[in-house]
Formats: sequence, C-alpha cells, structure tokens
Amino acid sequence: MTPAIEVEHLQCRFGAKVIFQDLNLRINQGSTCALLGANGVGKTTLLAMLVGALEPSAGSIRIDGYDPRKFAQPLHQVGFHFDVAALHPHHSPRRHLQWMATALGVDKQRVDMLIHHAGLEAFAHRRLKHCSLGIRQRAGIASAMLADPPILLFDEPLNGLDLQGILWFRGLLDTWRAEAKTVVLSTHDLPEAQRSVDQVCIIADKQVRLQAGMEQVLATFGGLEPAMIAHIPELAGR
Ligand SMILES: Nc1ncnc2c1ncn2[C@@H]1O[C@H](COP(=O)(O)OP(=O)(O)OP(=O)(O)O)[C@@H](O)[C@H]1O
Repeated sequence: MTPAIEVEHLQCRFGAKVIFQDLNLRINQGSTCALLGANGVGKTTLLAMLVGALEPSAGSIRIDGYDPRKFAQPLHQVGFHFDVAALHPHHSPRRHLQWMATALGVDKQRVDMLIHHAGLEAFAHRRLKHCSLGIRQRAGIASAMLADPPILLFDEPLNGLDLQGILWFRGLLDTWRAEAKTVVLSTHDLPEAQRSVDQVCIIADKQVRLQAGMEQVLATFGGLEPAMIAHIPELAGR
C-alpha cells in the first residue's frame, strides 16, 4: 500500500544552518503519529514541508504518492492547523470557518456541525483576538477538519486546551483512527502522546532517530520519556 507520508533523504538548510540532514520517515495510512524532539529540532519545519509550505533543500516528500506542492485542492488532501496566529484576529470562529468553507466549496452545514462539535457555540461570534488560546486552538483544529481530508497534521494541538478540549481531541483521534485517517502531530506532552497515538517519531541530531509503534516503544523502553532519553544526545545520562 502506498504510504500516506513518505520522506526520503530530506535536507533542510536555512542559510548556513542545517536543520535536517538525510531525514527519512514513512507513515502508513491510518496511523496516528507523534513527532517528538527537543525545542528547535525542526518539528514545525518538517510539518511545513509536508504541506508544501517550505521547500526542501534536497530529498523528496510524497503524500499519498504525490508531491504535496502539486495538489489541485491541497486542503482536501491534507488538513492542518499549525499556529493560532494564522487565524484572522478580527474574524470570529464562525466567520473564519465560513470563510474557509466557501473557499473550499464545503457545505455551510458542516461549519455548524464543527462549531457544535468543537464546543465553540458560546464563542462563535467573538473576535478571535478576544478568544483564549484554547478557543483559538479549537477553531484551528475545526478548520483543519472542514474538507474532511484523509490526512491531518497538527503542531502542538494540545497547547492551551482545557480538560474538555483534551478529551475532545482524544475522541477525535479515536474517530480518525476508526476512519483510517492518517494523523501526525508534534507535541511535548509525552503522557498524552503515550495514551493517544500509535506511532512515535523521535527527531534528534538532524534525523529521525526512532520511528516505531507505541507498543514496541513501551515494550522496549517502558515509556516515551526513557525512549527520548535513549535517543536524544543532550538527554543522555539524565
Ligand atoms: N525561516 C527560517 N529561517 C531561519 N531559521 C529558521 C526558520 N524557520 C525555522 N528556523 C530554525 O529552524 C529550527 C527548527 O525550528 P522549528 O520551529 O521547526 O523547531 P521545533 O522542533 O518545532 O521547536 P519547538 O519544539 O520549540 O516548537 C530552529 O532553530 C529555528 O530557529
């Protein structure tokens, strides 16, 4: 089966600064995968490359076998929410979702459904700049779901979510897994990742240092924290 995401020999440089050197990653359809690694290791950069927003310096990225920069309807293929700063501060959650729905050719009823599903009714008409981080996260996560894409990418989606929001996102992951959608999320919340995803990818030293199923990681290392300590040179001996 064609992998949902295949990254081969990826290099990324910003000027003289090398972020990735020969990074390889393969995520099968239906997997939920946590991208883990130290601050500044390149998780956000990798996610941006997966949606074609950043150009690799070398190497290839394939999404369902295709170059993501060439998708005719990219948000129908890959939904993503990376940064609440990308949401227009003067739009309300509803206006933001309606605006995106129009651009994507998505039925307005789906906006209503997502507003309800994300628990945004009470905030639907409040400007995003006056909403809390957790509410903006919910709006961003909901916007990634608008076109019901088979692949979803998130950058630290749990940041700012309250317990209700965390339970909502956990439920989404269960639903997406049941629907065989592929999900990749970066996070520093190791306990939540350990309970919510089935694949782990640890990035360190410009490469993927470990990619494995959660069951295998738990059987080998006993938890995500010891797995991180074993694969991140800066953490050695802690
Ligand atoms: N446009 C850019 N120009 C130069 N350097 C950049 C650019 N974008 C990112 N970087 C650098 O690339 C590195 C990786 O950043 P990135 O945000 O991807 O890390 P991260 O793993 O997501 O970090 P965190 O866990 O702190 O969110 C950092 O050193 C960052 O400063």
